[in-house]
Order: sequence, then C-alpha cells, then structure tokens
Amino acid sequence: MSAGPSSSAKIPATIVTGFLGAGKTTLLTNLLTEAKGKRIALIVNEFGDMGFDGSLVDGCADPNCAAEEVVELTNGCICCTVADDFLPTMEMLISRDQAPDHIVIETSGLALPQPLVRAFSWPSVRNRVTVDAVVTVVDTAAVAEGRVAADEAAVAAQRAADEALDHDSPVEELFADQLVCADLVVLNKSDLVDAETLDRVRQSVAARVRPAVEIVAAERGSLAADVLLGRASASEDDMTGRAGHHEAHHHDDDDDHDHDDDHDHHHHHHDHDHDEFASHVIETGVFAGLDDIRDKVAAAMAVPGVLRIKGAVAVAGKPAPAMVQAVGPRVETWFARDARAPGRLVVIGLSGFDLSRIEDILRATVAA
Ligand SMILES: Nc1nc2c(ncn2[C@@H]2O[C@H](COP(=O)(O)OP(=O)(O)OP(=O)(O)O)[C@@H](O)[C@H]2O)c(=O)[nH]1
Repeated sequence: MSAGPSSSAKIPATIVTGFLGAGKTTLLTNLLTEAKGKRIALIVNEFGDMGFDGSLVDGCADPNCAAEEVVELTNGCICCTVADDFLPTMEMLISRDQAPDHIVIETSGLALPQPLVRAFSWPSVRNRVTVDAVVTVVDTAAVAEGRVAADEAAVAAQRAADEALDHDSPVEELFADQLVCADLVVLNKSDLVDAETLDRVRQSVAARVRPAVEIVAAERGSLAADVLLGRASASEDDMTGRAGHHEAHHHDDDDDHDHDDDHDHHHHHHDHDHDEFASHVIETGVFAGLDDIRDKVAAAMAVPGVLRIKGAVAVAGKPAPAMVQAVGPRVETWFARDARAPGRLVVIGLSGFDLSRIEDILRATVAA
C-alpha cells in the first residue's frame, strides 16, 4: 500500500524487530553505513544495551554512519510505555527544526510490534510520521533447527529480567506475532545454512506471514538501504491481519480499547505476573548518596532469586532523583535530569524470593 499524496510529507519510520541474537544490531549497523546522506534518528530499546549501545553510539563517531542521534527508551517494554516514553520521544524528534529524514526503531523482539505500530495513530504523531515497514529479523539457522533464537536461554533471561514484559505466552507465540506483523522478513544468517535448508525455512516463514509480504535472505544483515527503507507500507493504516496472540489475549476483555486510552494502557491491561517470576514494588525513603544506593541495591541483588532492581529514589540534599538499574552484579545509578516521582524500586525475581529481607535492606534509609 502506498502512502497517499497527503502523507508524502510524513517522516517514514522503520520498526526492526527480532529476538536477541537474530542480527538486528548487525543489520542496523550495516544500514547506517549504507544510508549515508540520510539523516536517520535511531530509537533503541533499553535491552539494545546488550551489545547495541556501545557499538552503535561509537559507530556514530564514524563519518560513514548516518545516525544523527540515538535515543534510548528508558523501559524495555514499548507496549507498556507508549504514552510515557515512546510518544514523547517521537514528539521531540518531529518538533526539531531539522526533523530526521527517517526514523529507525529497534525493539527487543520481546516487546511486540503491534502496540507500537498502533501508537502511530496517536494524534500528535499520525500526521507527521508513518510506519515505513515492520522489518522482522529471523535467525535462519536457529529456525532451521526448530528454535526461535540461537540462544533461547538468553532470550528467556532477557525476558525474565524485565518486569514490564509479558511472561505468559510461550516464546513461539512472540515469534508468530513478530512474523504476522511484518512487512518485510529478513532471513538472516543465511550463510549458516545450505540452499535447501534456506528454502525450507523460507517456505515455513511464508506460511506464517500475511499475503504478499516480502522475504529476503541476508548474510550479516547486509541489504541495500533501499531494500530496507522507503517501503511506504503505512502499516498503521493496515492493521488487518496483523493482530498477534498477545493482543488477542489482552483484548478479550476490552473490546472497546483504542488509542484514546493508551495513556492508561499499562494500568489496566498488562498483568505481567507469572508463576515463575514475581515483581514487587518497594517504597523507599531517602538514601544518603549514590554509594549508599549502590551498596544497598547490591546487597539486595545478592538475595537468592533476585534478577533485577530498577526505579528512582530520593537522595539527601539532592533535588533530582537518582535512577537505579541493577542487573546481575552491575548496579548503575545516575541523577535524572527530569524530576520523576522518586521513592520506588521494583524488584524482579524468581517466585519465592525473600521479599522481607530485601525490604529490610532497601528501606534502611536516612529518613522515611
Ligand atoms: N554467521 C552469521 N553470524 C551473524 C550474522 N548476523 C549476525 N551474526 C552474528 O550473530 C550475533 C548476534 O548478532 P547481533 O547483531 O548482535 O544480533 P541481535 O542480538 O539481534 O542484536 P541486539 O539484540 O540488538 O543485541 C553476533 O555475534 C553477530 O556477529 C549472519 O548473517 N551470519
């Protein structure tokens, strides 16, 4: 479907999805080199961190790299933060004097593309931006072996580490959702399979995408920029047939849902609890300083079963809240530029972790 004349002035936005390890970073790095001359704004999901950020932001020092700027979303689940995080980012980009020529959004593959595409119907965005294409990157070698990703355990861990993600549906359903929402499927890592296997994977993928969706094979994500960009799919106007499992599930009890209530989206839709995982919000007091936060959060992370701690807390004598992100042994703290309501930490872990012990550690602050 081509964008009509009235929409020709819209900024095209490409959504790239695919599981960890499929080759999104490789594909985007290649694209940003290919697309020089275009001003591209890149929006990456937090989980892009696991390999993206460093390499790509550094890559932007490269004069060959077309990325004008890299914007990082603060939460791993776009579908839960469309109103709070994604839309303000888009509004910021399109209100620039020099708006980008193209916007590329990389998602983790765990936050599904459907709610993101729907967000382009939001009033402040719909007249200025259109979804050029949803590009789904597939690990051909993994799929040939009956898996969705080369390292499914890593995908599971990535998912477990973010309380904002849906933990209910099997990972195969997320894969099906990525495929059904695609305007273009890239069968990446084609170098790892023989021609016959590639053909078999192509056929099985073709059976799982919408009619007429293009499927291209790639090695190291190497595709010409005009294969990836300029597809004018206007995906946001073409949601028919794209609905995934995840959405069908969440919409069962809310048929009237539309973008008007996206502001409340995560309050009434997503129940991210799962038997295997638990997340709890702990109200915290005022910490003595960043070292104090790091020590206490590290102690809480050491409690068996804890996978992740994140949030914003108050620090004595500081007007700005300190942001906290802890995954594994790494605890990061920094002062936020904008004043978010501090005083809450979300603790995510395997069900049954010792919450009261963690509360004792994290609540031992200088003031209540
Ligand atoms: N053999 C082979 N390896 C590839 C190909 N594309 C990517 N890789 C490798 O696969 C690994 C994962 O690639 P990334 O580009 O980091 O994939 P990604 O995990 O989707 O990206 P992020 O989730 O953003 O980190 C890296 O070691 C790449 O070098 C390919 O076409 N063939």
